[in-house]
Amino acid sequence: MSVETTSPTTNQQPATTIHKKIKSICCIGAGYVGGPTMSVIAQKNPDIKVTVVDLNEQRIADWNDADLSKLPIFEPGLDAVVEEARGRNLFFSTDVNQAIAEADMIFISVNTPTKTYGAGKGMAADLKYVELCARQIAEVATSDKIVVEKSTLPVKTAQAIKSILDNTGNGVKFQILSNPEFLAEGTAMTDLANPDRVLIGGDQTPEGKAAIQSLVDVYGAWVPQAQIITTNLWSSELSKLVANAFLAQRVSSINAISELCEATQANVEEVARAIGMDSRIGPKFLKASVGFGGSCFQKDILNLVYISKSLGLNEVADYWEQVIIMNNHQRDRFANNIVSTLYNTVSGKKIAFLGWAFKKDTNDTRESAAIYVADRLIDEQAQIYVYDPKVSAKQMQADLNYLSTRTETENAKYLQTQTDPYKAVEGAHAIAVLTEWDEFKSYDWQKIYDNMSKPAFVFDGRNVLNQEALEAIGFQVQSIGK
Ligand SMILES: NC(=O)C1=CN([C@@H]2O[C@H](COP(=O)(O)OP(=O)(O)OC[C@H]3O[C@@H](n4cnc5c(N)ncnc54)[C@H](O)[C@@H]3O)[C@@H](O)[C@H]2O)C=CC1
Ligand SMILES: O=C(O)[C@H]1O[C@H](OP(=O)(O)OP(=O)(O)OC[C@H]2O[C@@H](n3ccc(=O)[nH]c3=O)[C@H](O)[C@@H]2O)[C@H](O)[C@@H](O)[C@@H]1O
Repeated sequence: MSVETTSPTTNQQPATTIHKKIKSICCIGAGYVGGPTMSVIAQKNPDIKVTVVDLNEQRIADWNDADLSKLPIFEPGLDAVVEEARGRNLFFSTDVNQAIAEADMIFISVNTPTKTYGAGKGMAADLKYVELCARQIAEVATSDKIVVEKSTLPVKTAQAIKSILDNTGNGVKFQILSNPEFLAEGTAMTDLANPDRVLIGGDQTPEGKAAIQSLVDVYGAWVPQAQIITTNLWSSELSKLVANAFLAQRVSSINAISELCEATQANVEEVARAIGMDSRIGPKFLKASVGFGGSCFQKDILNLVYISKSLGLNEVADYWEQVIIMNNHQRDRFANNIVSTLYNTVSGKKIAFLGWAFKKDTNDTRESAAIYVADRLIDEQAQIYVYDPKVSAKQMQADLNYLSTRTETENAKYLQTQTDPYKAVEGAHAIAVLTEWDEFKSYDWQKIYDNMSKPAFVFDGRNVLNQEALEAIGFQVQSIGK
């Protein structure tokens, strides 16, 4: 492994820092983060060999599929980057041990879901997959490694990883870095190409700073130095949870105001515009909706709440927990409004869902509001017909079954999937928009109206449709916060 001396960066690394030039990277976890992130690192660093590994054989086979439309993740622009780098310096493999052995830098990008058992059940992050990675690295490594936490982790996790790695007794030296990922799904490729910032935390020792600098160089291939922030490990780990908590808090804040708007004839879009033009508040992330979904907002806030409670910081915990409470309320409120508007019964009625993904331009459905709204309406014996341009029928059933509210057979009876949106809405008593897919705006709404039961209701959970135009056709439209 070569050792080079580089000049200082804007991150105030001492000029004498001696750090490794990275030649081989391994990323454990070929999911929504590992796949796109490593594809971009490989694209921008053709001289670094990047191997993404996963235990899931099907996932790896899909990443290697010659047909790029079969990649396991749908992200606009991902196929082009994979096509450019795959086979050149980007590889997908199930041989975790070999990739670990070869690499001088190892990213851990495995899932960190909310615990479903034991202490912290329903709140704390389940770190078993991360720990397994650390143990595997400890077992396999025969040369010094920089281990990078890419997964979102509770503050202080690096201490546990360090303890596992430092107790192997085989003399291999490890440096642990925290490099949380801030990409959002649906825009992952542009977020990765032009990140607001890259955050790297590490030990503030000479060895720690050298490891930080090695990773700064990897990102430095395309990210301006001023946007690469370096901190200590704990600030970096905590910043990731805090960033998600602040973002989710904005959505819950505007959603709380949407209910107030509905009660007062104010319009939440006008309010969002009015407050967003205050440069201290800013215009982004103020879109009222049926509630936030996605794999991370809820999980990361629950984790923050759990950490705060564990430290005896009950007021801090309660403050952040309210963001989740508000989000659950927004979803329930949307479903309950459908029931009450449809004359207090949806039993046997056909409700068409436009959208199932948790946001547009992704096939990810984790924690999507659609799942919870469907579950609530099925409790009332509604027949749900879903159209989503990117989500499979199998995935929708799996999402509903995951809630364990009723048997799989019963769920299948109440939830149907349609691959043609016009079929999904045919004969429906109501349409509910659950995802803001652009194509919904350009449908032939007159044709849809003509084929629905009357009165024809539309519940726009994303405020994407032209309410006035729909009302002119004859629809009875309810939007969020209007
Ligand atoms: N999805 C997102 O947009 C973002 C996620 N994150 C964080 O990144 C982490 C990963 O998230 P996703 O990529 O969405 O998860 P994911 O579930 O899509 O991917 C994780 C992958 O890790 C694999 N895996 C688990 N244990 C393994 C092991 N021991 N060896 C090899 N492979 C293993 C799984 O098979 C799975 O394919 C989480 O901590 C998440 O909070 C951070 C920013 C954005
Ligand atoms: O850690 C993570 O997983 C990621 O979580 C979010 O990204 P993501 O969940 O992919 O998507 P967002 O754009 O943040 O949307 C989250 C949810 O909030 C909803 N939302 C967002 C913005 C808004 O104004 N209103 C609103 O309802 C979206 O529809 C979606 O359901 C963060 O934006 C990323 O920075 C972070 O890396």
